[in-house]
Amino acid sequence: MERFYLLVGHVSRLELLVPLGVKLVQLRIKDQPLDEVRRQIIRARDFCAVHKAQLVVNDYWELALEERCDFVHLGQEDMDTADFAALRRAGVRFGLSTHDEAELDRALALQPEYVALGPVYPTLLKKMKWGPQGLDRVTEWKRRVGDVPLVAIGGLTPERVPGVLAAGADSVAVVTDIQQAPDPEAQTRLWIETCESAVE
Ligand SMILES: Cc1ncc(COP(=O)(O)OP(=O)(O)O)c(N)n1
Ligand SMILES: Cc1nc(C(=O)O)sc1CCOP(=O)(O)O
Ligand SMILES: [Mg+2]
Repeated sequence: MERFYLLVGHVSRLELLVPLGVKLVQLRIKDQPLDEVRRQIIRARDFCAVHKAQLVVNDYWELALEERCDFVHLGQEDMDTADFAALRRAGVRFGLSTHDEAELDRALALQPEYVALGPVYPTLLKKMKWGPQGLDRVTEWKRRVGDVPLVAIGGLTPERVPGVLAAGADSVAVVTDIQQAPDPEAQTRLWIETCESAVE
């Protein structure tokens, strides 16, 4: 699995950053009308195809199916309504969020493409009912998931990446550190270099 996993909130951000060498990118749109979400998904799908990047559609699994996208990310609440049989029939792969043991059991039973654990560090992005999981928890999760790729998310920065990978994560996901950076392009390059040079 790709080590660097970028999450963006708008397709224009994806179009700015993917050409820098991002190979795994999630379109995580919140609070937009459905037709606007669909427009952005189509744009992101076509752009990622040209740049040979893997697009992951967050939350909107029905739109992903309708627009022939091949990868979605679902949280535990998203999983309540998702039609996994339909996703499987269409060959749409899915990654799943987990925060505790019960959620991990539920996720693994669905044979996801990856399992995400978060928040590893405190996150500014959204209010969460879980405190920071910490690096020992990353190691424990990797032991539990075995060969299923583990994505670490929450409060990550380039400085924290080597420790998170050493703890057992296969991939590191980021929103704020790049979204809020004074120079998002330079910060994306730094993430790419850091992920390429980090030793597991
Ligand atoms: C890689 C990755 N991990 C976790 C999440 C969070 O998903 P979810 O809990 O459904 O929360 P929202 O992102 O939908 O607010 C994610 N999107 N990606
Ligand atoms: C969207 C999201 N999901 C999380 C989880 O734990 O499931 S943590 C998180 C926020 C990640 O963003 P940042 O890099 O800004 O902290
Ligand atoms: Mg979600």
